Amino acid sequence: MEAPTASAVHLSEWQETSFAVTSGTCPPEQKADGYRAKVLRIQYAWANSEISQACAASLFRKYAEKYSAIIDSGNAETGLNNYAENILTLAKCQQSDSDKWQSALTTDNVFELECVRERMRAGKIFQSSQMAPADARVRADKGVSAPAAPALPKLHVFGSTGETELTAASAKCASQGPDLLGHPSSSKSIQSSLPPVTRTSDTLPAASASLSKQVLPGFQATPLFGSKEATNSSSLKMPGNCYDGQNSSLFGQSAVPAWSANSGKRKAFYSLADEGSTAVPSLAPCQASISTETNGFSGQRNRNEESSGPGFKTAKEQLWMDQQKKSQNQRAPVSSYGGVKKSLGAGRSRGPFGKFVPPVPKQDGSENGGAQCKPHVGESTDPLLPVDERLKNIEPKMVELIMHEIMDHGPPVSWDDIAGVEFAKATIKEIVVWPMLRPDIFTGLRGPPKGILLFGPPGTGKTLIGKCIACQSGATFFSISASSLTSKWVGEGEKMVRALFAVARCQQPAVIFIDEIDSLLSQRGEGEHESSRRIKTEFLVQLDGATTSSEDRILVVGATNRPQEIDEAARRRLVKRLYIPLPEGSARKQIVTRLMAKEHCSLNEEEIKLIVQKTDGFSGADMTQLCREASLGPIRSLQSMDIATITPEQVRPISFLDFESALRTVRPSVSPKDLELYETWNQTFGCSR
Ligand SMILES: Nc1ncnc2c1ncn2[C@@H]1O[C@H](COP(=O)(O)OP(=O)(O)OP(=O)(O)O)[C@@H](O)[C@H]1O
Ligand SMILES: [Mg+2]
Repeated sequence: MEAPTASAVHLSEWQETSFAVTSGTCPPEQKADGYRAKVLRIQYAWANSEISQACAASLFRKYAEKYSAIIDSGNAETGLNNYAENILTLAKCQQSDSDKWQSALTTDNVFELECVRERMRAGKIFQSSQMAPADARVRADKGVSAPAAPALPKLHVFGSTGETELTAASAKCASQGPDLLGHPSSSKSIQSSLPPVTRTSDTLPAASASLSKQVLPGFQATPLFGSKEATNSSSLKMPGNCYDGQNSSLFGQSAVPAWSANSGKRKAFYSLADEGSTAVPSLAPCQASISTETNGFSGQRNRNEESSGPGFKTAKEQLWMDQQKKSQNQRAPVSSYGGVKKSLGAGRSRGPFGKFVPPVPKQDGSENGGAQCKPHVGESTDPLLPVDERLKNIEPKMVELIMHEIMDHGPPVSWDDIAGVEFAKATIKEIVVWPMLRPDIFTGLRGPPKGILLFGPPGTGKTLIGKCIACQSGATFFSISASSLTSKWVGEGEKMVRALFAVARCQQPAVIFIDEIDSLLSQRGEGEHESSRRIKTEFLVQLDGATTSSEDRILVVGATNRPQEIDEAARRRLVKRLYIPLPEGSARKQIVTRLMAKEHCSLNEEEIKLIVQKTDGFSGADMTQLCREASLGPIRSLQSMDIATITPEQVRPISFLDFESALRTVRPSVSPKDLELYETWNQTFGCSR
């Protein structure tokens, strides 16, 4: 039996594809596949001179439009574009790499270039029978463009990165292509945001490469691929003359011999996707662009699966693959930690001092004769860190992050700033400050505990105590909010914990303060998320190491207002569990006195006493809020007219009346029932006398 000819095979394939795309039962991906196959067929036929240029262009447009309609459609039943958001997000990441690139081409300078003029003159001579463009423009930001004109001469542009050749008709594509496609927005956005088609020179057929060299000297050397330029260039040459039917191909008729031109067409067909946006005939860039748009047809596929793609990769599959790749690369410092700064320090803190402020120089001494604040180690130790043996398995970026974001740089807090809680303060001084100061005395059995838990109702000063320890202990202080570890660092949390302890070991003596420790060390349960379980396990391991090692001078201080939720294993390791209760009368008085001392206030001793009486059950944070509210009283009593003109001295002092009215709006935030829970837990597990 006689073997069927190539064209017979293609004809039957064409019929099959036609059946697929016209049948009502085909899923959209199969239809897209079918249209794409048709586009390839057209190119093949054109490359083999089986159909005319005009015919190819017209057919191409028809099927490219249908193809785009499926790819771009957001309808889940008929289209594939329900992933646009993700794709665009991915693409943005890709694009950022090329942000640094700046084109040397500007409207002003490019036509001044002698080489440009020379080429334009050459173009005019070369196509003397045709009209030269009156107004060709070069845009630095969008590549090169020119107004639409029939059969315009070639324009060679020499940028700083090399020589680029394009036809004016191609330039027309840049400005008109999306319109011609009939899908301007989607086509344009996807095209500009998707990662450009990559190409390696060894994948190019030799003839094609040489042909490209002939026609486009220097073009191959331009760093177009993998950068914004490539995308721009791709858009620049994309649809253009494949639609107008008047091919003014880059492969000018006289510039390339006949055999070469034909082979050029074929090469363009075979390597169109790989060629991307470079020297390919008119249809090829269109295809390259489609490859780019769909992101589901890699250049490799185009070469290997010219006969439509039985293994059509849906956008979702492609996205999934990309994400897998990305997650593999996630450990790369730049993507993981280099770009966006993530703050881990006490992110959920409440109250006016809830957030650590950016680095400020700390006090040299302390009011209570406590330890001198250790000078901040950021600058001094940064260069030393990478050489430390203990950090050799830790990613440098993580170390840097810990040094700069977790290590405390907050304003100084003294023991006097914390009202009441005398027992807790005394205990902390005993187990934190003194041993840090005199490690030679606190040895053996006197060795300090390595884990402390501060627990109590919200707003009682636990975080404040943490900050005070930071300043007074003289230790390197790391402050981290557990919730940020579990929420922000999903997947990286346990590495972060490991890095944190490793850095702390290098920075001894060190205090690691973990606010909201309950969210990190809550009871392990069935429905627990895998990542938080891993963080917890890692944390317990590290805590064990830090708390059992006699050499390490690392103290872990946890703070929580939900002590009952803490895992028993963690509880055991946090040996000193200190109850931070609601402030007593004397403490409330201290808070009011300290805060009012800074204000213009007319309160006398009696009135303060009354305020203290009326605020039974208020937490420290509630007291602060009450004072804030009262301090607004004098302003509220002003007429709105006065506020624009009155001087600060003319504002009347804060009076007892202001407190009385503030007490009508500020209520205690801790209920007696909650208090009972804390009391019970304290009696069971607490260390208070
Ligand atoms: N004992 C206190 N002395 C002085 N001010 C206090 C005291 N307790 C609380 N405050 C005030 O309340 C604010 C909030 O306190 P802090 O953040 O330390 O509470 P917390 O116990 O950590 O609360 P939470 O359990 O909700 O995290 C402090 O910034 C401070 O202004
Ligand atoms: Mg707190």
